[in-house]
Amino acid sequence: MSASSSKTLKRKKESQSTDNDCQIDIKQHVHCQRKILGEGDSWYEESLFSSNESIEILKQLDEQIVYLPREQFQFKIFNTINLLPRDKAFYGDVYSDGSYPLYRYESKKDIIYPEVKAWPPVLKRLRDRLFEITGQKCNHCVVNQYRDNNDHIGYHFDKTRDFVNDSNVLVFSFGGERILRLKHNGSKITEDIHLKSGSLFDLGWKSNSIWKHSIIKTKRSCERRVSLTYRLIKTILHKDGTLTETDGSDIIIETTAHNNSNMIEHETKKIKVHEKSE
Ligand SMILES: O=C(O)CCC(=O)C(=O)O
Ligand SMILES: [Fe+2]
Repeated sequence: MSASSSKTLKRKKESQSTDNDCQIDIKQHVHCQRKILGEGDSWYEESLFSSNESIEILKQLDEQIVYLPREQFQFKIFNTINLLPRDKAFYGDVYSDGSYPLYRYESKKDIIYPEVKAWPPVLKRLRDRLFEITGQKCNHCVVNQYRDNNDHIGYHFDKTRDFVNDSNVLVFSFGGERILRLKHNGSKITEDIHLKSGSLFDLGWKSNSIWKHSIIKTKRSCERRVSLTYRLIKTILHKDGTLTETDGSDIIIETTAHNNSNMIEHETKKIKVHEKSE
């Protein structure tokens, strides 16, 4: 081998090893973007979507989401009737026989929960995107709209009786920034997460059993925020009122080869996902 060709080979090897280092760096970078929270099974990723994408998603949400009247969720405190301090809507997998996943978010019995409506396109696309990001299939989404700084959700654990065991709660945020506060139920230590538009918060099963969470009221005025809380619900409510259980294996996810920027319009390919562990 001539000196010059051996030099070429050496350069190639150097450039290859740089590429590999670079890949490792990218991976570490991706990992670093996630802030680990709670019991270590929860995390926050700030910019899953660019600001332009987030504006477009918010626009689509405004066109496609129908919120239920706040009067529908009245509750009494010391004989005063209060309205829910946020707007709410429920969407998910509605089967051809009209059955749908039922999430009983209250501990009280004998509550009639609002009907779950079939996915509007923007929520379905984000649900499929979540599967690509986290590997969790979700069949249910609660949309919460916080119109201003007074709108909020008090401290609570998400009720898990209808969750597929060990599944996580996945929350996208769009619009104005709000603080999600985690509070350890024993020590009362708190962790604040400044939820940016286009971010994702993943609440793990263990964290949800030990840390309460709240979108706190704030004195400072802020822009309207819309959050999308996706869950994997095992309880299916049938038209005749009976309940059955799913392990999530019948959920159909549409995946697509894409990057973030073509999230709004893309080709889709239908696949059937059989087992959660796959
Ligand atoms: O809006 C949020 O980020 C949280 C909503 C929430 O905690 C819930 O719906 O249970
Ligand atoms: Fe919650």
